[in-house]
Amino acid sequence: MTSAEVAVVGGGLAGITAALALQETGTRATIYEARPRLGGATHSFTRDGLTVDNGQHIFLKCCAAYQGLLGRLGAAHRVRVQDRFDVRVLTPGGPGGRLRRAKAPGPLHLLPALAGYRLLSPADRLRAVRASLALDRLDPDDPALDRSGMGGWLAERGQRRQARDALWDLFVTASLNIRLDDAALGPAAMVCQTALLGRSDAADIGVPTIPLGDLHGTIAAARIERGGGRIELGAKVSAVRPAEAGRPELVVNGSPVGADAVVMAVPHRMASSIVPEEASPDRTKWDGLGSSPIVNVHVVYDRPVLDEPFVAAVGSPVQWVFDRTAVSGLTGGGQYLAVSVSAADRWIDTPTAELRGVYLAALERLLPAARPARVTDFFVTRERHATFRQSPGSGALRPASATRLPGLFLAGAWTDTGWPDTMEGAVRSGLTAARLVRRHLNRVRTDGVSGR
Ligand SMILES: Cc1cc2nc3c(=O)[nH]c(=O)nc-3n(C[C@H](O)[C@H](O)[C@H](O)COP(=O)(O)OP(=O)(O)OC[C@H]3O[C@@H](n4cnc5c(N)ncnc54)[C@H](O)[C@@H]3O)c2cc1C
Repeated sequence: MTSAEVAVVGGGLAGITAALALQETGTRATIYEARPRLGGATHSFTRDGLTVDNGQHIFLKCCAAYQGLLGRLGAAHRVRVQDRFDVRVLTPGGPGGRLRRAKAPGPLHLLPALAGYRLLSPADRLRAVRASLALDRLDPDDPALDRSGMGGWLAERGQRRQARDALWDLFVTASLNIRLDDAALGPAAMVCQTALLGRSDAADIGVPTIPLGDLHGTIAAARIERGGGRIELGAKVSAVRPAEAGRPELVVNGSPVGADAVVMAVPHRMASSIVPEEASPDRTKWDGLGSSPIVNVHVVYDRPVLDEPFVAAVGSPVQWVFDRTAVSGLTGGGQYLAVSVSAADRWIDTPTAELRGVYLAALERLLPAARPARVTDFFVTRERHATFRQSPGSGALRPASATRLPGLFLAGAWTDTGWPDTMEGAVRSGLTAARLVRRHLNRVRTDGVSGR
């Protein structure tokens, strides 16, 4: 280890990644996390013997940086990845459809999936192929795409309501946490190009097989501490400012703490008030990124009602349903389902009793086996600030990692990672910040300067 001390503020996936990447190259890092645990937006709690995640998290096989983090944590075997993209799509009272990729090189792998997708008419399937080809020609980094909407772009390319709802919205809402009609074209195009039109296995879905609190909390903490890193929990940082000799200084629980470099890996809402104006003159604009909520509706049945690990739904308030029975530790023959509802503005303030009425009825319409089943538990988790709002214009508000204050770097899924606000984006941001910190420390060491 070098004698340099790096402070990482925020113990979500971005902060965890930055700390691990630094210590792997011999730089000591201390994580200052306001909450009593690591994991940030991914965490778990217990309720009547069940271990519950705050919200179902999935990743795609193309999320290489996130899977790299799992490897670093020695936890790559704690997730299950489909051997090929395969999603059953339910509709209320109807036969539904299935999207299953072929084992052909991309993007040909999608043709049989679309050809057999019964929720679209043959004409809509053909139009969807044409729109996919047009989408593949876009440059997601073009600033004009950040200013345009995905829904309008698809409508202009002949994508009718049914195709937008039953095909495009299914993926865009889940990956960007914003309805298709409100989503910026740039990140939506990036996700579709990478996941659906890229390598044939890119969209294969991965799901943790242990609670998030273990995967990103206790396992990550043990790994960081084993590597010589320090973790300060309950450590709230209220300011960062330049101090002597160009070293940044933090205020942690009211007391000053010096560091050779700082990675600020807190959500944009906090970063805008902690980062000083001289570091990021644009910082007040970050608040314009806003928030988009996710609601998870948790239902425990007295018997199995779903025979797949997860399904999607269209034409229903249900979007995706996951079987949480094994992960939660439920025993006794019942089944625990989590309904994950992205872009949940409509539901975030709805009372639990009302959600119970809406979602139990919706599940019964989708899952015939749920009709005679008894509900033994029902509860709701709400994440009002699950991600920033990935609407037109949001890309221009995302800052790069480097700031104007030497030694202060930004990280977090909301920064300019080229990815949506996801676990993959968070991990990428942590890797970038760690790389810039190392470069900064090398410069200080060799030149004695405190430049960025
Ligand atoms: C319900 C839900 C479902 C989601 N589903 C998916 C999914 O399926 N797939 C996917 O890829 N992504 C999903 N996401 C998004 C994903 O969780 C986030 O993009 C990612 O975890 C963000 O990581 P982060 O490290 O950037 O930020 P955070 O996880 O927000 O970490 C920031 C940390 O900073 C700490 N902090 C804040 N202020 C201070 C302070 N003043 N001092 C010290 N510490 C502070 C916070 O306590 C927090 O621990 C979901 C999010 C939610 C909420």
